[in-house]
Amino acid sequence: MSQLSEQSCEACSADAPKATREQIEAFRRDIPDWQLIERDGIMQLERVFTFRNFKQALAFTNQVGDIAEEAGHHPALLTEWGKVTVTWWSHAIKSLHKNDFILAARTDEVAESNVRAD
Ligand SMILES: C[C@H](O)[C@H](O)[C@H]1CNC2=NC(N)=NC(=O)C2=N1
Repeated sequence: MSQLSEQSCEACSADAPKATREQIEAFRRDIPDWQLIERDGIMQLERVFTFRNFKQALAFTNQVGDIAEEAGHHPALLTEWGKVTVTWWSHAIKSLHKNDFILAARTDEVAESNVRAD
């Protein structure tokens, strides 16, 4: 289990600190399968998870929804046949916050407990 996933999320407000370039590089070592992307000028973390069918993809989507609700921090989720794209960023700061890395690590743990196609 990665240490990052065990850390607590902070309430994310407009004045919350954006992750620095150094922090991003350090946090990413715990979540090597996530892509660092920029969309509409906003840095985001994204990973595609593959499954054997739509039902399993939907079940995973709901599990990720549960950890998001628990933490009060929410991803974009695109559920397709055999595939879920999970994208984390912090809306309040239009950037990446430590919370996004914590939730990405927890998403990996949820994925590990599922039967996946990859
Ligand atoms: C009030 C509530 O905690 C905030 O609106 C939270 C909800 N979930 C959130 N999720 C994400 N990803 N970014 C946010 O800024 C955010 N804000």
